[in-house]
Amino acid sequence: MTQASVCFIGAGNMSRSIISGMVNNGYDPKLIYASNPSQPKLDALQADFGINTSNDNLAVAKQCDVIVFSVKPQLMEQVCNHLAQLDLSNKLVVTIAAGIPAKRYQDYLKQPIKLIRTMPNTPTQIGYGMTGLHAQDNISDEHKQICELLMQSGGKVVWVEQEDELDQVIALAGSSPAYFFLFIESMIETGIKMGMSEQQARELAQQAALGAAKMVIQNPEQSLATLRNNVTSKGGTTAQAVNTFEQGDLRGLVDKAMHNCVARAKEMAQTF
Ligand SMILES: NC(=O)C1=CN([C@@H]2O[C@H](COP(=O)(O)OP(=O)(O)OC[C@H]3O[C@@H](n4cnc5c(N)ncnc54)[C@H](OP(=O)(O)O)[C@@H]3O)[C@@H](O)[C@H]2O)C=CC1
Ligand SMILES: O=C(O)[C@@H]1CCC=N1
Repeated sequence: MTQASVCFIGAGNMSRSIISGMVNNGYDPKLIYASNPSQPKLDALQADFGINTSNDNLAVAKQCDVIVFSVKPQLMEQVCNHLAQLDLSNKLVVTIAAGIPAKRYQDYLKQPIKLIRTMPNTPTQIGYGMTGLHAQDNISDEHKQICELLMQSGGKVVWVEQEDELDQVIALAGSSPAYFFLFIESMIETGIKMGMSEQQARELAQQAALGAAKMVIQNPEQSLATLRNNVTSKGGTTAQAVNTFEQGDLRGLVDKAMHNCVARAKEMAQTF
């Protein structure tokens, strides 16, 4: 499939993650543009990936087939309003912002648009991303394929039928790298308190996390409970640790955290 020209409006963490995935996967950097008000992130993107950069959202959006909105949700209205003067009828609009519903973009851009909402995550940067996608009814298969190509460069993609399922994607994949980072961070802190060097504690915890994630992926026929039980010798050390988590209601806490994550996405949908 021919590669489309793509501009990223906002050159922060997530744009960098997606651009990195695209370029590492063979996307022509000459077809990628990023626009940002401040210069350092643009310079780094240009140096690292050889893409085009600009401080002018309007100029890059005018030039490209695909516009990816990648600013914080609270800035979306202002950024879209500025681009409303462009004729977007032949362009695909993609957004990665949490919360903001598809219909709001049409209001902000003041014209009918072809929009795909996506919810990626930062591991996209290293090819292990997970992105949820939702297309409005007016999106062609070609546009779906174009968007899929962008997001697949950084990992896996899943299409959801209903737009509000993207909120669940946020709780399970968009935000969840932070949950795992917090867990590993806590383990490292305790490892240090127990007398390990930070480097040693990190190496032990990160390798255990990687091994555990790979075991989950490579054993789809085994339940998580089985994998857990295989580590947990009766009367042994793991049982003590796992019981501590269960008594502290880790599951309840995870449930509460994920529901709060979804609730915030819904609140953002009302706010921005
Ligand atoms: N981080 C994540 O894990 C994920 C984030 N998202 C979504 O991605 C979006 C971006 O998040 P993230 O990358 O983390 O945020 P960042 O703050 O890292 O990036 C946002 C970028 O937008 C730039 N910006 C500010 N004003 C403008 C403007 N007027 N025109 C163009 N660019 C502008 C900022 O520039 P400057 O710093 O110079 O002000 C910054 O570089 C959000 O909507 C978020 O919901 C989705 C999935 C995962
Ligand atoms: O925290 C946020 O709002 C964004 C969306 C998912 C990950 N980061």
